[in-house]
Amino acid sequence: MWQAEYVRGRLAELYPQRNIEILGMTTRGDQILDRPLAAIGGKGLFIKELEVAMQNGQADIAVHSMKDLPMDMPEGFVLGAITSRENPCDAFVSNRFAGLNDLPAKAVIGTSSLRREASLRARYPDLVIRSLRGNLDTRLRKLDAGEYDAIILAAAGLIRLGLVGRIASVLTPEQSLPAPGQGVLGIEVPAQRADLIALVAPLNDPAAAQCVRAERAFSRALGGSCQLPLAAHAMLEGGLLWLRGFVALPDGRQLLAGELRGAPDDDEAVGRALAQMLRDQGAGAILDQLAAGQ
Ligand SMILES: NCc1[nH]cc(CCC(=O)O)c1CC(=O)O
Repeated sequence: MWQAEYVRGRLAELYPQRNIEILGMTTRGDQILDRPLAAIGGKGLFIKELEVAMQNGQADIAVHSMKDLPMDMPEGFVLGAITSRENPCDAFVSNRFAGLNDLPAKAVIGTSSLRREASLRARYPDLVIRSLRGNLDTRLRKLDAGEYDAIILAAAGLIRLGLVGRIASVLTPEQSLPAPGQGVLGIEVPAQRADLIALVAPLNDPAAAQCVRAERAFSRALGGSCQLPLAAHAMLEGGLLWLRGFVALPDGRQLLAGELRGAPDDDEAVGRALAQMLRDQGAGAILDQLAAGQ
């Protein structure tokens, strides 16, 4: 709802004469909270219901976290705009500890993200990882109830909801490499609606869009989905696009990471090239093991 309200506000500034309404919806991804996303599976867990609303004419556009969008947009819909990026990093949230490096062995960490789990297990093998789902309030309540010593959340969600005070420390990309698209919103529009595509175009942030395209191309080239422990994070630095990524097994015993710099205009090619680099280093064996385990 924050994300929809933010986009509504930006559009209202651009088009003060228009009446822009929010149609609040929940999706399967919001409703099924007792299982990890990877176990519910399926593409478009957070977007299908919104696309049906657009097809039925109940809604004109849909606002998503780019992180929740499947790597290939469904037939008939396009991303009209990719917004500027909020802090893309993961946040360490704890009432007792300042950061990952301060945790004692056997400390209990809450996360249901395969990416966070793999990266924690690879770098901090003494921690205990327990499942944690639900919206932000639910997750924070479970932390406060003492079920976990610390939890890992996207910094962006906490910042947007005015909960920045709950962040004990922002994790560096070395400690927890973010998910493709983390911290960025995508505006989905029916492909036929040239009028709406033109309307939302000013909300596109070209630099953020290049970074997210590189991250998503990397993920797409490795068959990325919420079942695959995969991270990708790009930034523009010194006129170049710098992309870092990894694929891993959830137990963290294999984690293959790499990085590549390229021209920002070659965003998707940089993403594909980094994926190929990891394949050359044996990522295929990780992907095969994951496929065999399902
Ligand atoms: N999968 C849930 C999800 N999708 C986007 C965000 C955070 C906001 C963002 O990344 O833009 C979150 C919550 C989290 O990971 O803590």
